[in-house]
Amino acid sequence: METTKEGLFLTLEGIDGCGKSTQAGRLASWLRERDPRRPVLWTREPGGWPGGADFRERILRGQWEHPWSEVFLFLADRCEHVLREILPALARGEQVLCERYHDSTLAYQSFGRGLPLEALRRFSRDCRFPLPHRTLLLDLPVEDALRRLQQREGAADRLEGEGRPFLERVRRGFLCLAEAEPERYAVVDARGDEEQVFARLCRAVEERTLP
Ligand SMILES: Nc1ncnc2c1ncn2[C@@H]1O[C@H](COP(=O)(O)OP(=O)(O)OP(=O)(O)O)[C@@H](O)[C@H]1O
Ligand SMILES: Cc1cn([C@H]2C[C@H](O)[C@@H](COP(=O)(O)O)O2)c(=O)[nH]c1=O
Repeated sequence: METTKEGLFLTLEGIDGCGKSTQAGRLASWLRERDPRRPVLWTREPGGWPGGADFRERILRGQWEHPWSEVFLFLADRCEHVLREILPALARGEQVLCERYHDSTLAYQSFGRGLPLEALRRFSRDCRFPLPHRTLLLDLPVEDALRRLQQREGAADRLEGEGRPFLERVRRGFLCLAEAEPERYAVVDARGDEEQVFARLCRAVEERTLP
């Protein structure tokens, strides 16, 4: 994967229930105010492209028995998302804030499901997915995340229903990826109230010189 020379590409990662969606809207507004000349594309995976909402439902609610089926669906979703949304926005010099991306595939499908990390990395290289400039990892103990998910309205999707040991592996996976790439990753403590977490996220963006 290569870093794009245009625009600013930020991703927000973490286990289910860590607070990504809650923080993403606030972060998008903050990015807009910080640099009003550069519009912000706030998007997410899976499904952040025209027609992607149905595809998202198929991925998250379908019954996929072969472990690679899930990978190929997430990758197909990313191919469309990158080509139709992310690359054009970056080429226009915009700021892209994406909830979940390549690192979710590594954390969930490799550390969570046990598929080989190198094969997943190779797909991303071969698909020429751009590398984020900064990946903000909202790190939360699984117990806290499960408590937050229980309080949230709406039925759990297939991956949210995987249970505690799965989410523990995914959390460890994210932390392991972050340790291997400290120049790209910022690990942000997601405990505490929304304001506290938001302040930490802003600091994590500001502590680096970004394009
Ligand atoms: N700092 C916080 N303290 C307490 N509750 C929070 C906090 N941040 C978010 N929540 C609540 O926790 C629940 C999960 O938050 P949110 O949907 O933002 O997480 P998420 O990471 O986007 O989850 P998912 O990946 O499953 O979509 C929501 O009900 C939200 O209101
Ligand atoms: C991109 C991507 C996502 N997932 C999983 C992670 C979550 O359980 C769901 C997405 O739901 P959210 O409410 O948007 O967090 O999909 C995955 O397993 N692999 C991926 O590449």
